[in-house]
Amino acid sequence: MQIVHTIAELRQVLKARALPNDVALVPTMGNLHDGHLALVRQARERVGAAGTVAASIFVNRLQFAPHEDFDRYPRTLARDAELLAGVGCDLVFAPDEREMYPQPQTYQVLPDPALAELLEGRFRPGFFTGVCTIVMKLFTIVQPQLAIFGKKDYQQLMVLRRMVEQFALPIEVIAGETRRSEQGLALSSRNGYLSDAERTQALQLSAALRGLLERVRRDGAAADLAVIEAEAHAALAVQGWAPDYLTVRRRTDLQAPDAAERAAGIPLVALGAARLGATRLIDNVEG
Ligand SMILES: Nc1ncnc2c1ncn2[C@@H]1O[C@H](COP(=O)(O)OP(=O)(O)OP(=O)(O)O)[C@@H](O)[C@H]1O
Ligand SMILES: CC(C)(CO)[C@@H](O)C(=O)[O-]
Ligand code: BAL
Repeated sequence: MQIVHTIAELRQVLKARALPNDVALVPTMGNLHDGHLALVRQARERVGAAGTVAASIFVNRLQFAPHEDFDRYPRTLARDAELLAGVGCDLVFAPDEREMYPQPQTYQVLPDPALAELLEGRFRPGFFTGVCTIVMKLFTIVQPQLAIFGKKDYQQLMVLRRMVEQFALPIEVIAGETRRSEQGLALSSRNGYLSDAERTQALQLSAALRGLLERVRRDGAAADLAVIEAEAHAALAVQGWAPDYLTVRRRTDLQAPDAAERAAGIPLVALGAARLGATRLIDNVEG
C-alpha cells in the first residue's frame, strides 16, 4: 500500500498503474472503524484484484461550522494506514490543508437545496456545500470510476448521488450498508467522544428510530406524522438527549410521505440526529 500526501504524487502513482481506469475511491475523514473498512472491502470486491482501491483521509474544514468539532476531530493517520493495509487498500491519499486548500476555496459546489436544506442541512447550514466541494475536488484529483459512501450518512449519500447525476460525472456511486456494534449502535468516529455510560445510552437513538418507523407503518394512512415525531422527540429528550430531528421520510427524496403513500407502503426511512452530552450522533433505519 502506498501513502501519498500530495496531488502530484497521487497522479504519478495512478498513472503508473496497469489499469488506471479501474479505480474505486473511499473518501473518509480518518479515525477509521469497521464501517470504513467494510467500504474498502466492498470497493475491492467491485474492482477485483487488478483494480485500484484508494482511500482518502482528510478532515475537511469547509464542512464544519465554527462551533463544531473540527479542532478536536481525531487525526490518527498511522493507525488508519495499518487498518487500511490490513484490508488490502492499495493507495491512501492523506493531504494536509495546504495541499487541498492552498488558497481559500472560493469556488464551491452548491448542492440542490431541495435535498440539502432539510434535516442535516437545516441544523448544519453550509455542511453539504462543504461536503460537495471537497468530494468534487477529490473526484477531480483521483478521477475514480467508482466511489463508495456509507448509508450511515444517508442524506449525504443522496446529495452526492444527485451531484454526480447533475454534473454527469463518469463515476458510479455505490452505497455501503451501515455497520453497527453487536448491540446496534451505528459505528461512527464520533462514538469515540462518548463515555462508557453514554455509549450504552447511545443505543436509544436507533431504538427510537425503529420505534418511530414501526409506528408509522402500523398506523399507515391514519398516522399523524407530526404528533408521532413530536412524541419520539419528547421521549428521547426525557432520556437525556437533545434531539435536532427524528423524522420519517420517503426514501426517494427525503420528503414526508402523504397518507396515500403510507397506506401503499412505499419505501421509507426514519432519520435522526441528537446530542448526547457534547456528542452529536446521527442514524437512520430503512423500512
Ligand atoms: N457505520 C458505518 N457503516 C458504513 N459506513 C460508514 C459508517 N460510518 C461511516 N461510514 C461512511 O464512511 C465514510 C466516511 O465517513 P466519516 O469518515 O465521516 O466517518 P464517520 O464515522 O461517519 O465519522 P463521524 O462520526 O465524524 O460522522 C462515509 O461515506 C460514511 O458514510
Ligand atoms: C464524504 C466526506 C469524506 C467528505 O469530507 C465526509 O463527509 C465523510 O467522511 O462522510
Ligand atoms: N460523517 C459525515 C461527516 C461529518 O459529519 O462532518
